[in-house]
Amino acid sequence: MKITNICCIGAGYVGGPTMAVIAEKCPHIKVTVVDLNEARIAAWNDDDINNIPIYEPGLNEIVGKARGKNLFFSTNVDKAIDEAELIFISVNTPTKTYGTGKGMAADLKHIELCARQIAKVAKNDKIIVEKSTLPVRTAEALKSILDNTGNGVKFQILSNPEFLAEGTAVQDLLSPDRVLIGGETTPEGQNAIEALVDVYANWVPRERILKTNVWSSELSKLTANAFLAQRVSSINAISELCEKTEANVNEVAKAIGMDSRIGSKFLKASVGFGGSCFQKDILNLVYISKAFGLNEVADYWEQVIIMNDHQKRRFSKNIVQTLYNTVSGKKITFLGWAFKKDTNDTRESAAIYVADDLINEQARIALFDPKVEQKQVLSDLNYLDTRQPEENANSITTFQNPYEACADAHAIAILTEWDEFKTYDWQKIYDSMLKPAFVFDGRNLLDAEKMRAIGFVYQSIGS
Ligand SMILES: NC(=O)C1=CN([C@@H]2O[C@H](COP(=O)(O)OP(=O)(O)OC[C@H]3O[C@@H](n4cnc5c(N)ncnc54)[C@H](O)[C@@H]3O)[C@@H](O)[C@H]2O)C=CC1
Ligand SMILES: O=C(O)[C@H]1O[C@H](OP(=O)(O)OP(=O)(O)OC[C@H]2O[C@@H](n3ccc(=O)[nH]c3=O)[C@H](O)[C@@H]2O)[C@H](O)[C@@H](O)[C@@H]1O
Repeated sequence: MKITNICCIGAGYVGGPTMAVIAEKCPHIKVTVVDLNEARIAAWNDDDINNIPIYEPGLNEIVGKARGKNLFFSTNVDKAIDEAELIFISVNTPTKTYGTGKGMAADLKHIELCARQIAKVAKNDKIIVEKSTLPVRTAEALKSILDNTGNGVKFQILSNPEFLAEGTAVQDLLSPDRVLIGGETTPEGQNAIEALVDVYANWVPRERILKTNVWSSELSKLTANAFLAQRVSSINAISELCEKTEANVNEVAKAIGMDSRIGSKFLKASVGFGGSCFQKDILNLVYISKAFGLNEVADYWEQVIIMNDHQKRRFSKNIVQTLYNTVSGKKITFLGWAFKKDTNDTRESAAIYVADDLINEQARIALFDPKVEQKQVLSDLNYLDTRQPEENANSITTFQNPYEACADAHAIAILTEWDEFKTYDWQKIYDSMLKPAFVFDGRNLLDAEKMRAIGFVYQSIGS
């Protein structure tokens, strides 16, 4: 089967960039990305390509090239479903906030709604692709919904998890380490897999396209994120030990990373990992393990989250302790709010939790992030529901200029590793601050020696 028409439900951080790259690399395929969120679709269609809703290096060029030719963004979900031979489901699957599994399990309500919508609209056979990250065996539930419509339409369900990282999404999509496709072992399942392989093979070498059964594919996605997050928690655990022993975590990371069995990537100690997925996917893994009675397995993975929470909390605690045990009324400047550099995504960013702790201690927070605005910052804080929204609004102020944000501050906390922070005139910043001028570098971004030579009391993670 040759695919000529693709629909993607969900125009978010995954759906948008993924479909833009498919459209660019497959000019013979019409790709329509649909979403219920009208404002988001309007932003994807904005005449000014710089206003698309997601900031990713290189994304606006790719969208700009394909949009209106074979890449379309629309709120007409039914029409796009009806026309497509292959439908990606790329909707959000957050941690449940209610009922059984609250705070642990993945909330699959959006997934189920998509399945029901497809079942209602489809008039001919279709391939349904799980692009969202899902608990292992979700395809079973999807199949049950889709196969019980009684309209004779046949569906094949594939799992094709996405491994892109934000900030490098375009590069990751153009040159993925691997593309994973899981499907049924029946001839129909294998045909569906081959149809999707043929789409990716337009730019991904075939030897990097991995075919498995559905369950392996679903579970591999959760496992990959768990392993990645575990490395960060592991090095962060060691960072605390370094601080007690005069070892330096950067040196330790380098020393162990040169062992080819360990490898050098993902060993950067930090204020804690953030992002919409690591925590959610590990909690999901823990929940599934517990559901199967595998308590030791669950406890093992839960420790990754416990360590990460500890790392965020001890960062804020250290700021308070170092500032003579009180930050009440003190101006503390945050550089960075996004959960990592080169993205405007702030979901689960460590900065949110550090700010929450410091506001509890009555600090006044000034913030500069090159891509995040006050509205988003307040929405992140209000989501925690720690205090009244007005109190959050009175406690944190976003600046457009980093130097203004830092002037008269007691301390600066670096929460995101934006490259531009390294290029600032730190002498000028030092001169404008109250003394002693403290810098808490949650990303080990700056040169400790240079900072101390200027006069800063400079503290980083793990040294
Ligand atoms: N953000 C990331 O870097 C990665 C995310 N993932 C996974 O991909 C999935 C999507 O993540 P994001 O793109 O970050 O989420 P997102 O929240 O940015 O986008 C999801 C979109 O789906 C839309 N939506 C929800 N229900 C809908 C429905 N019934 N009909 C039409 N549209 C609907 C929402 O309005 C939203 O715009 C999640 O399962 C996530 O775990 C996987 C790899 C990377
Ligand atoms: O499923 C997902 O959503 C994605 O989750 C992560 O991607 P992402 O969260 O976008 O970004 P990462 O580069 O993994 O960083 C996650 C967090 O860990 C932190 N981190 C990362 C690496 C490191 O060495 N140290 C460290 O503190 C980052 O600052 C960030 O807060 C995975 O890397 C992707 O493969 C996956 O597709």
